[in-house]
Amino acid sequence: MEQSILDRLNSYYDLKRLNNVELTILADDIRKFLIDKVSKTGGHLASNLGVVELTISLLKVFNMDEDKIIWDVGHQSYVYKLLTDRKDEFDSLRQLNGLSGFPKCCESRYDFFNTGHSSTSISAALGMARARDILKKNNNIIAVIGDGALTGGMALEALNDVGYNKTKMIIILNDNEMSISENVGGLSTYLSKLRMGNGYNKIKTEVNEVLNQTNFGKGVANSIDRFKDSIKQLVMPSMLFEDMGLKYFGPIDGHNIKYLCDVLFRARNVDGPVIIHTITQKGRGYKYAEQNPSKFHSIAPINPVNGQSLSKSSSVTYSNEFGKAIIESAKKDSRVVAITAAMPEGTGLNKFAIEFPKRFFDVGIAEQHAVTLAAGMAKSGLKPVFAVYSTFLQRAFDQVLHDVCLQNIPVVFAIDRAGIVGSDGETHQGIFDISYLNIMPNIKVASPKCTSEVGLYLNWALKQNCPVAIRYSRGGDLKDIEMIKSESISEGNWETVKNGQKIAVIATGRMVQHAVKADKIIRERNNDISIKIINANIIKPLDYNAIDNICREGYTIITVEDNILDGGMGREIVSYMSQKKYNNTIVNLGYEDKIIPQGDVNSLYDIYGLSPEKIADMVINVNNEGEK
Ligand SMILES: Cc1ncc(C[n+]2csc(CCOP(=O)(O)OP(=O)(O)O)c2C)c(N)n1
Ligand SMILES: CC(=O)[C@@H](O)[C@H](O)COP(=O)(O)O
Ligand SMILES: [Mg+2]
Repeated sequence: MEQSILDRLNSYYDLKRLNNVELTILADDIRKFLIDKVSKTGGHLASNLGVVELTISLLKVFNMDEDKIIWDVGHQSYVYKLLTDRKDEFDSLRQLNGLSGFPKCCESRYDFFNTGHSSTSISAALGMARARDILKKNNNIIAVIGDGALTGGMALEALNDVGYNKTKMIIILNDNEMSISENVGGLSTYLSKLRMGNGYNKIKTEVNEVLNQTNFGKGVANSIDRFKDSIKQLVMPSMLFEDMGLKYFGPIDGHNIKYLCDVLFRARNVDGPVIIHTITQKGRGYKYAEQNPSKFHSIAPINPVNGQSLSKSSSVTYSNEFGKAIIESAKKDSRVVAITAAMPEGTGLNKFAIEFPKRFFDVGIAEQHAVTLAAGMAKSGLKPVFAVYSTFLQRAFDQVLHDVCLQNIPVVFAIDRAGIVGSDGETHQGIFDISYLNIMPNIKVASPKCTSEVGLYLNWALKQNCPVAIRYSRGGDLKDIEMIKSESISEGNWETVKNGQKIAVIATGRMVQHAVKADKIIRERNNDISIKIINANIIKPLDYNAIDNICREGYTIITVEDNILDGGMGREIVSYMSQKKYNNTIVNLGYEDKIIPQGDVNSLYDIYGLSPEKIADMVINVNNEGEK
C-alpha cells in the first residue's frame, strides 16, 4: 500500500520540503491520524482538529531550532507534537508514562513552556521575547491563544504590556467562537464584529494577489498597505488591538495554508507586536465533532465510526449530583445564584443555566473575577455558589483569601475535580485545595463521602454564615461497596461509618469509600483485624472531640485524604495531637511533596498508596507492627 505523506515524514525538517498541495494533503492525513488515535486513548479532539492547517503553516514558516511557539492551555498541541517527531508515541497519549496531552519541556526540545491552565501564553512568550532582546538574539517568539483563553485576565494583562512596550513578538489569536462551551463576554462579541469584516480582508488579499503579479501592481499594493490602517479604521468596527499598540492582521481563514503562510511571513518581518486573527472551526473534518464541538472538546475513548463514547462509567457523578442539587436549592430560595468560569458542562451547571438563565453567570476563563463577583453578590444579599475545578481555583488564591475569607463573606465554593483527576496529569491534579484553604480564616471545608450526599452538603453550606468549600472528586462512586448516605451533617460531628478495634482510619470524601473497600479486602484476606472507619465529613474545623476520643481509647490512627500531605487534614490532626500531647501512633496517607503525573486514576491511587488495596496493606502492616 502507498505510504501517506504523513507516513513519509520522518522528521520535522521533512515538512519544510512539501509544497502547498502536499501540505493540504498532509492536513487530511493528520485529521485521519488524530481521529484514529484519540478515539482509542481519549483526549482533546475537537481543538486539535481545528488547528491542523495553522500548525502546519507555523512549522513551514518558522524554524523550530531557533524560534519558539507557546501554546495557550496546550490542549491543542497534538498536531504540533505529531509534526515535531512524536508520531510514534501517540498510542500512549495521556497514559501513565506516556505522551502528555499538554506541552512538556521534558518531553521534547520543541516544547518551550509547560501549560495546562489557560491564558499564560502571551505573558510567557513576552518574557522570552524580552530575554531575546536583552541577550541580543534574533529569533521569533509566537504565542498561540484561543478566543476562550483570551477571556482570561492574565492574557489581557499581557496584551496591555506588549502593546504599550512594543516588544517584537507574534500572537496568533485562534478564534473558533468556542471556549469549551460557547465563548462568552464582550471580547467575544467584539471578535464576532471583526469576523464580520472578513469580506473586506478577503477582497483585499485577492486584490493584492492580482496587483503583486506585475511591478506596477506591486507599487500600488505597497501604497494600499501604507493606507491600510486608515482604510481599516473606516471599515472595521474599531481597532482595539491596533489602538493598544499591536499590528492586527485578519481575520484570516485559518484553514487556508497558503494564506496563513503568506501572513506569517509578513508578520515575521514586522518590528513590533503583531496579532494575527485566524478563524478556524473547532472539530473540523470530523462530522460529530463539527456538530457538537463541546462534547468533543475532551473525550473518553469513542467508536470513531459513530462518535459514541465507549466509556462504561456511570452517569451518577459528583458533578451531576451537584447540578441537580443546585437546581433544587434555587427552586426553594430565589437568592441562590450559580457562577462558572467557562466550565458549565464539566461542573454540572448546564441544566441550571437553562432553568435559571438570569441566575446563571458564565464569566469566561476568569476564576479571579468569579470569586470577587461572588463576594460582591453575597455582600448584597444573594447566595452565590461558584462551581470550579480544584486546580483552577488555585488561580484565585488571593481573591478567596482577601475578598472572601478575611471579610467572612458567605460564598459557597463547589470544588469539583478535587483529588487526582487522571489523564490531564500534573497541571490538573486537584490535590492542593485542602492545604491552601486550611490556612484561610473563617472558611469551612467539607467533603461528601459519596455522590448521594452532595445535595445534603450544598444545603448545609448555603445555611452557613461564612465561606464554605465543598470538595468532591471527578467521576462517581466505587462500584462494589455500599455507602449509607448520612441524613445530616454538622460541625463537630464526624460520622462513624464502622466500629472496630485498635486501628481507626479517618478518611475524607471519596477516600471513605476506599477505606470501606480496604476493610472488605482485609476480611477477604481472612484477617481478623477489624478497623474503625471515621468519615471526616467536615475537614475544617476538625472534630476535636472525635480526635480526643479516638486518642484516649488508644487507637492507632491512619488518615486518608486525596490531597497533598503538607497542610492537609492528616497533618492538622498530628498538630492537634501534639498540642494535646497524645502519643498514639499515627500514619498520614496522601501525596508527598512530589509531582503527581498523568495516568488512570486507579493506577495513580495504587502508586501513591491510596488505593483500597494499599490502604489494606498499610492497615495490616500497622497492625503487625503493633503486635511486635
Ligand atoms: C485557568 C483555567 N480555567 C479553565 C480551564 C479549562 N479550559 C481548558 S480549555 C478551555 C477553553 C479554551 O478555549 P479556547 O482557548 O478558545 O480554545 P479551544 O478549545 O476553542 O481551541 C477551558 C475553559 C483551564 N485550562 N484553565
Ligand atoms: C484542558 C482543560 O483544562 C480541560 O479541557 C480539562 O481537560 C477538562 O477536564 P475534564 O475532562 O475533567 O472536564
Ligand atoms: Mg476557542
